Amino acid sequence: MADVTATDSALRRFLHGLPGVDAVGLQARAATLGTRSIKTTAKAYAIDLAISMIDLTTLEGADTPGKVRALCAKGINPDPTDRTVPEVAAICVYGDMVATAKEALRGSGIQVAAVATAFPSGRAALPVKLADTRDAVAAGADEIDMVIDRGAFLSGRYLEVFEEIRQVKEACVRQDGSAAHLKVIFETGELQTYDNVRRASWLAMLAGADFIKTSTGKVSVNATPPVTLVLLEAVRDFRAATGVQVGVKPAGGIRTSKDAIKYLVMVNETLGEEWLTADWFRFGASSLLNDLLMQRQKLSTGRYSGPDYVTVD
Ligand SMILES: O=C[C@H](O)COP(=O)(O)O
Repeated sequence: MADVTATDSALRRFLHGLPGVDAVGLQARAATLGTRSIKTTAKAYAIDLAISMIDLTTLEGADTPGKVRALCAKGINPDPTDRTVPEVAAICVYGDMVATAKEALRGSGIQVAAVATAFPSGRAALPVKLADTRDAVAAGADEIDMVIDRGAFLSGRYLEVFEEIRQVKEACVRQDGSAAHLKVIFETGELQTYDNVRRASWLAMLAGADFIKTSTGKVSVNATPPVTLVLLEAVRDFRAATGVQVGVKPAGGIRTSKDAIKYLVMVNETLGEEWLTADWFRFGASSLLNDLLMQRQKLSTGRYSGPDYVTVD
């Protein structure tokens, strides 16, 4: 693929030359995939897979080290009565909680993800965003979840957004040369059109995103199946064009096992098994784990447990 990022106008030409999204067709496809019936063994498999793909998240101003430690314990051992439940993929926190989470997760395979770049608004000068990223990486973050500047994107200042992502990616590099994985959040609820979501996906991937992510969970419209389908199709087409595989993370408002399984069906049908692992697909969610645990219990015992079975967040 020619270097479409050489100038502002080349990048704009490329992004506006992407095929337009047929909104009606997209919504119909997402709805059809959502009606697939997944039962018994397949459901048990899907529930455990979904648990293993969760970025278990706490992003509150009132977060404390104690709350983060409790969340880490839950991520390592989601159901203390059943050691067969898998651990989650990551614990997602604000940058100042990274060291606490890192310490609490020592010995587990769980990653620490830190939101950065003036999350959730993304409104800060670039040097501040880079410092935010470097701080989280220095504290031990394995993954950085950055938000793009939606103001710049919606104004058509694509090269500025590209450059911001590229520099944040550089800031993810550790002293030993290894790098934290970069997830780029679009805040799709603010991007107005599916065409914009497709353009943002390509822009982020061209700039080096390891993952593309729908939402911060902090605005009224978060992940939806159609928007996630746009991201899934974008990573499929990007790999076909470049050979580079990028992961996808819907986030915000995903609370039920039923919804999580719908997303897994979409991944399977759009991208196939290669993306059906925590390396390439994540759920950003604060309370989904509780529902998955309840459904898991129901499948194995035939009944729901009492209200004290899951911890209430
Ligand atoms: O990235 C994750 C979101 O912030 C969590 O959103 P949620 O509380 O709606 O699950």
